[in-house]
Amino acid sequence: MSNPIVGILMGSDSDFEIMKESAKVLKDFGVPFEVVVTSAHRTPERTLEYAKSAKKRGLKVLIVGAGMAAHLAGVIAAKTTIPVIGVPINSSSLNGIDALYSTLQMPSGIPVGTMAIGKAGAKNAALYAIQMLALSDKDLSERLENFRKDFERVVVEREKKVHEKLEKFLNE
Ligand SMILES: Nc1c(C(=O)O)ncn1[C@@H]1O[C@H](COP(=O)(O)O)[C@@H](O)[C@H]1O
Repeated sequence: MSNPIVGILMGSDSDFEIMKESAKVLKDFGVPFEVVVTSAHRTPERTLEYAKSAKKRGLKVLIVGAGMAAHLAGVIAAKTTIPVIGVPINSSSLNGIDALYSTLQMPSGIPVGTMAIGKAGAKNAALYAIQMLALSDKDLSERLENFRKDFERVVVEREKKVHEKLEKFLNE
């Protein structure tokens, strides 16, 4: 793969099952990415080093997933001006509400664009990154338009299925 322009970060390898969804979307769109496991709590120096060097290394957007007291996205955002997209992970007994609040509730000045909890959030994080990158990439922008058209077709198909099921149910 050519030089990564998106970084997918996770606080622990236990976040992989969620964060792999971001990787899948980026791969499908042909966007080069790298995957890093690092923790603001457990490996603070490594985390800061990554954030400080990300821009110089050519990265354009960072997707950061973490669960529990999810400080990773905020700490990364504190050390770079690259947009940071946060994905709260449902890895705790609070089902991700803890991670949602700690990712979302950033003090003013250092934003983290926060997605939904879990897999839907990880997928949307990649799509959101792609939307940002597509502003200055015509090919990517076209792929995004096609994706939206395909998505519309999927929804229309789903509606058809609902109509069939309803018909069956009403005639039982
Ligand atoms: N929230 C953070 C940070 C951080 O914010 O720096 N580092 C790890 N974690 C999270 O702890 C959870 C449990 O991790 P373990 O499964 O390794 O115990 C994971 O969801 C991880 O993202």
